[in-house]
Amino acid sequence: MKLLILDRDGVINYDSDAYIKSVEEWIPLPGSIEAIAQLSKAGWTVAVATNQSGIARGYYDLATLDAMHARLRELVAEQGGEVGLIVYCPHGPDEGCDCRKPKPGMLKTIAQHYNVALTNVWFVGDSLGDLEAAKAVDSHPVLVKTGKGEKTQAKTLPVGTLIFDDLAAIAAELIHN
Ligand SMILES: O=P(O)(O)OC[C@@H](O)[C@H]1O[C@@H](OP(=O)(O)O)[C@@H](O)[C@@H](O)[C@@H]1O
Ligand SMILES: [Mg+2]
Ligand SMILES: [Zn+2]
Repeated sequence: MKLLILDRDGVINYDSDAYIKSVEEWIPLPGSIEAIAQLSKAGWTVAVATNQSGIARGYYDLATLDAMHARLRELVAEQGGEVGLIVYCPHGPDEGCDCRKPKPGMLKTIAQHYNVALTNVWFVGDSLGDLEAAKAVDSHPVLVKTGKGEKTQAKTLPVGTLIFDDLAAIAAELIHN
C-alpha cells in the first residue's frame, strides 16, 4: 500500500501563529489540493495527522474543525481525488496525551487503521515535532519549507530528513519516481 501521511497546518494549508480558527481562515497552500488529488489518483492513500490544541484552548470547536476537514475533502474531490483518514489531537500541551506530536500516537492510529507498518512511510511536516514523531516510529521524516518549515530547517533535524519546497514537489517526486 502506498501510504503518505501529512501534517495539516503549514503543509496543506497556510498556518498562523494565531491558529486556524475557522473554515474561512483555512486556506489551502498553492498547489496542495492538486498535489493530494494527483497522489490519490496515482494510487496513494493520503492520510493526515494534525495537532489541534486550539480545541483545548477554546479557540474553535470540533464542529468547526470537522468543517475545515469537510472543505479539504470537498476541494480534493473536485479534482477527482480523495483524502484518507484524518486524525487530530485536540489536547493541550500540558495534558500528557499520547497523540500530540512529537509523540507518534496519531501515526500509530493511522497505521492500525490501514493495517500497515509505518517503517519508511513518509510523514510530511513543517515543524520539528512532526519530524520527531516520524522518527519515533521509524517513518521517514520529510520537511516542507512552507508554513514553519523554513524556521524548522534552521534547527537540528533528525538524521535522514528529506527536504522539499512544498507538497507539490513531494507529489512530483512520488508520482514520477
Ligand atoms: O501543524 P499541525 O499539527 O497541523 O497544527 C498546528 C496547529 O495546531 C497550531 O499549533 C500551535 O502549536 P501548539 O499546539 O500551541 O504548541 C501553533 O504552532 C499554531 O501556530 C498552529 O496553528
Ligand atoms: Mg504544521
Ligand atoms: Zn492528544
